[in-house]
Amino acid sequence: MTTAPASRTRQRLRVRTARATGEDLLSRLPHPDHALAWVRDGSGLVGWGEAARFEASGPTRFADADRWWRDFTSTLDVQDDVGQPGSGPVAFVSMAFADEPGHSVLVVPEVVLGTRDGRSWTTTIGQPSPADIAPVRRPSTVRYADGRLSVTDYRGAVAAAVARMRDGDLDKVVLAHDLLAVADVPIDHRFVLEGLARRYPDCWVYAVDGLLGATPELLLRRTGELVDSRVLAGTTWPHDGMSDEELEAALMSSPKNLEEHDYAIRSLADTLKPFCTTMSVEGPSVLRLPNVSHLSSDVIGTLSGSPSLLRLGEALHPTAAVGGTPRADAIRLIEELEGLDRGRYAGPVGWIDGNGDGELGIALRCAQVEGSTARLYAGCGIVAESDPDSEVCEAHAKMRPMRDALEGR
Ligand SMILES: C=C(O[C@H]1C=CC=C(C(=O)O)[C@@H]1O)C(=O)O
Repeated sequence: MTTAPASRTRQRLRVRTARATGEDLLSRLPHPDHALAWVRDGSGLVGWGEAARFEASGPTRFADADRWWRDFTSTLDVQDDVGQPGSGPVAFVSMAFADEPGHSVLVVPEVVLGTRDGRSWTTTIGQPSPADIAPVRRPSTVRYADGRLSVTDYRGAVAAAVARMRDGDLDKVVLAHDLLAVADVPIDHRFVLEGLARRYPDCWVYAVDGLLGATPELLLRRTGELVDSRVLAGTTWPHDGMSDEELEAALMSSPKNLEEHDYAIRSLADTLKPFCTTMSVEGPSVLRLPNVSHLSSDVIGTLSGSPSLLRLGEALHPTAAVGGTPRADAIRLIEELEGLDRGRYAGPVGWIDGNGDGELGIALRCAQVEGSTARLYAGCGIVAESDPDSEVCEAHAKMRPMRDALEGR
């Protein structure tokens, strides 16, 4: 089902992009909530205000969003003095993981600030009023409670999935659970985003419609005819007094983790290949983050036609980094064993511009924030050799970025 776009989307809007002086993007967000962001190591986009919005759900959500964005951008009066990916009209995108339930959203801000390759710009869409920057607020306390799937039930779900895989029902499934965090004051999105950006410069820090996070995984970036992706699957985390080097050597030689990674790479590369004239895969190598290390591969391709990023995202989602193998069987098992509404966790998140270019990450290491409450999500790839206790520890390690950011650590 698709909901109607906001009434202002039918009006002819002025879009003006001009060069600007480079400044720290996240520190320019004026409001504590409704932040829009896609920033990695100081580069990217932030936005605020809402010039237009589109919501969709169901199996046609990507196609509906793509159509709406084409229609919307075709009506605009655009003057773009920068002419880079991300200048001109931009929508921040966050798609639901599942066909049902869940809603997907595209938000077109009134103001966008961008920085790329050392160049910065400002885009206005419509006629935004000037906004003063409100002081950033930090919570004094954050308390935690079980989410819809407690840690104990998560462990049970993983054990049940392992049994199914040992019976040969499927090869891999990614199971997640949630955790509720409650702060003593309404959560300031900027406080969380700044904490994530400071500690995770190798990740894409994002915010769309209250979904905040720092993902290390890029589903797909489209820049003209070039596409690239960073596929992650197979994880280790600091434990047992082992050094980072020992842990990473063990990860690179672990048949269980290499198998998990192989399913994820194959799901991405096999689906992307028909859209490309050339495609190469490099990896795996180890991506080291402060909380976990992942097996990581890069896929680079040249498109044969001009499919938009959203239509490519539709084909690729969900990869076996968040779904499983075979995909349809894994989705059914996720519904059966998780019993969790993932919302937009593990769905594509990022931005698109008026040329169909943009970046879509996978919404990992995130929380859905509403007022003083945040629902954190983390999941793990499960194969027949998985150990439920280890997967519980891994999910815990994956929640650390959001916990630390909420608590200001
Ligand atoms: C599903 C998540 O991570 C995925 C991405 C990287 C490594 C993963 C793993 O090793 O299980 C997961 O496939 C998550 O962080 O919630």
